[in-house]
This record gives sequence, C-alpha cells and structure tokens, in this order.
Amino acid sequence: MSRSPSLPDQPRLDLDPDMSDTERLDAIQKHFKRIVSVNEELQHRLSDATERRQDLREEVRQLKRRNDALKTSALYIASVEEVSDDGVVIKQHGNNQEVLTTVSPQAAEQLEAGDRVAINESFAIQLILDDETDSRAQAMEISESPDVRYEDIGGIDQQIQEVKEAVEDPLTNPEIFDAVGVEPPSGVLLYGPPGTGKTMLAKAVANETDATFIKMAGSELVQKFIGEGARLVRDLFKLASEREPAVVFIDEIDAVASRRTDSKTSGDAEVQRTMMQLLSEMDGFDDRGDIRIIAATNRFDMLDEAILRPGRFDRLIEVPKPGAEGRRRILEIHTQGMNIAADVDLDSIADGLGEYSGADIESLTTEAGMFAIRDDRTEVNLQDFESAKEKIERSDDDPDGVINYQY
Ligand SMILES: Nc1ncnc2c1ncn2[C@@H]1O[C@H](COP(=O)(O)OP(=O)(O)OP(=O)(O)O)[C@@H](O)[C@H]1O
Repeated sequence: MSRSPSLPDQPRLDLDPDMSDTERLDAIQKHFKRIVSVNEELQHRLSDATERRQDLREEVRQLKRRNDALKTSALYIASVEEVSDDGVVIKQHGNNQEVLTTVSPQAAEQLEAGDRVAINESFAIQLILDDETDSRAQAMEISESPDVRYEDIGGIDQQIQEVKEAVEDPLTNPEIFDAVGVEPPSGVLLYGPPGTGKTMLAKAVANETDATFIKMAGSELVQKFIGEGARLVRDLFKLASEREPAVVFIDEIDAVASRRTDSKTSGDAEVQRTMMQLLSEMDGFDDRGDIRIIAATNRFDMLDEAILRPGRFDRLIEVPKPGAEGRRRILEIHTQGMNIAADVDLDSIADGLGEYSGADIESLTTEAGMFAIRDDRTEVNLQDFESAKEKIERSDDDPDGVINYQY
C-alpha cells in the first residue's frame, strides 16, 4: 500500500515592521490565498480518505464474513499419536487415517500424545480440545446427587431390595462382605421392557449412597461418538475413579454388547472394540474401590454371553412391567402433586391399564392434566383420565408405540 503524501505545510504570515501599508496588504492577501488553497487541498484529501475508509470498512466486513464462515465450517476430530521433530502424527477419528502434519514449534510444545485436536481438511491442527469441548463431557451425564428416591419408584419393591443388596451394601457396608468372605457382585444388569424404572433405580441407589451418578448410553457410543467408543469407555471408568464413590450406569448396553454377527463391516469392528474395552475395564475392576456398575437393557436376548460371565455383569435383575398393585402405586406417585377430583378412583384406573409401563402411566397422568388445562379447569377428573387413555391407546397403532411393546 502506497503511503499518502505528507500534509501541506501550514502557511505562515511574515510581516515586517518596516513594510509599507501596501506591502502589508499585499502580504496578507497572498497569505489568504495560500490558506484557501491549503484548505482546498485538505478538503480534497479528506474526501479521498473518507472514500478509502468506506472501502476499507467494506473489506473488513467481507473478511469478517469469511472468517466467521471458516470458524463455523466443520472440523474433523483426531488424536495426537506422536510429537516429534519431524512433525505431529495424528490419527483421524472415524477412518483411523494416520497423517504427519507440521505445526509451529510453540504449538508443538503444547501438544502431547493422547491429546484430541480438531483438524481442517488439509489436516492442519486448528484447535486443541480441552475437557469442556471434549465429547467425554457430552457423552456422560454426571450428577452429584440425582433427585430420585426409592419411594419415587412404584411396583418393583423386590427389585429395589435386590439392587440395595448388590449395589448399596457393598458401598455402605463393605465390611459385611469381608466378614463373610464373599466378593460383592461386580456388575448388576437390569433387564426388562422400556420405561419400567431401570434408570430410576440406578439414580436412586446413587442418591441413597451419596455416590456420584455417571450415565453413559450405549446407543450414543455407537451412533453419535463414532470412533471414540473405546476411549469413552476408558474415560468413563477413569472419571468414576476420580469421583468415587460412584455409580456407573450404562444404559442400552446391548448397543455395544450384542452377540457377534458374521459381518465384518468396520462399524461392527468398532462396536467390538468398544465392548472389549468395557470387558477389560470390568476385569480390572477389583482394585477400583468404591465404584459400582449397573447396566440396563431392553434386549436381554441379544446380549453377548461374554458380558455376563462371573466378575462382569454377574447379578441379573429383571425389571418387569408392573402388576395391578404396582400400577396403582405408580399412579399414586405421579398424581401426588396433582389436583385430583373426588370422582377419580385410582384403583379402578390402575385395573384398566393392563400393559402400561411406569413411563406410560406417567404419560397418562400428564395427558389427563393437559385435558383439564385445555378445558380451563384446575381439577383433573375421571373423564380426563379416560380421554388421556383413549389418546395414548390411539397412538398405539404406531408399531413403535410404547404400550404395544412386545417383550
Ligand atoms: N416403577 C416406576 N415408578 C414410578 N415411575 C416410573 C416407574 N417406571 C418408570 N417411571 C416413569 O417413567 C420415566 C422413565 O423411566 P426410566 O427411565 O427409569 O425407565 P427405563 O426402564 O430406564 O426405560 P428405558 O429402558 O427406556 O431406558 C421415569 O422418569 C418415571 O417418571
């Protein structure tokens, strides 16, 4: 860019005391002309500068737009394998492609093997991911004290008792196991239809034992965090050991622990790797202290037997749909805070909810409340429950409908 010429000098008026009046007038007139011409020159420059400023502003706007577009464009995730004088070896997640990429010496100093980075299409490292942006934080639900208590769970008292023995006692009373000389169960597997309270059970036991609740969903490991399953499983157990006492809850474990299929697609290989990592974490579990593991599945029939061997998920607890008495209790739990009319008889409603799970019953009560609201009433009456039931069962035609679920 060429530098603009320097500004014109400030005209000076030099008046000599010996000057005649004519000479003086002449000097003043010349000075006035110079001032006028400098003024014109400055005006000129000013309008040039204004024009240039507008151009530059436009340029800045365009650059900003391009910068924003670059910043929001998708980046790939990779792990640093090695940092050497020749550059940084990174492995892209998903396709496992290994690439040697160069970085500035300052950036190289901040990197170490195992770090996760975001790379662009040319494999240049754009970002070093910290724990906050890390999928570890996204993949796990962590709660210091989940707000579920055993009293909030209806119809599965026997299962609550079994979970207490298998999970709560080893955390709160480990000396009993030492005294008797038996190992507490390693992992507890809750199995049964969807919406029967499996997640609630795991949360309640964490709450009652003041343990950190850490949940990971098997389906997300294989659908959302492709290529990261094994690492996330490792992180899950590492996090649990940092936060013990902890209850680790692996929901939909069938997604990562189904029986092996014959197909050799890379997706399957990856699911296998995730499962192997899970098995090896479970096997190294003895020295893990105050960590209890609970898994849940709706597809017990699909599970790989390897996961059920002694030392792994060796305590199986079936969580079925509730019977009439259970449904009554769940209805009571979910209508506790509701303004219920005198004509509502929970027993007879519960009797008519044959195949309903706990989650279905919760939806029924919410729907009934919605009918009352639509009708501008603050009290929920029997008709609202009947309308809600009709509505829920109509959507039952949907093959994925909750009520129709065949287990
Ligand atoms: N036994 C129960 N008692 C009271 N509420 C229940 C019960 N079972 C389910 N619910 C209600 O349904 C919701 C979902 O239940 P939960 O997530 O525990 O089911 P789940 O068995 O883990 O289901 P999924 O297999 O679909 O994950 C709960 O938040 C709760 O409101």
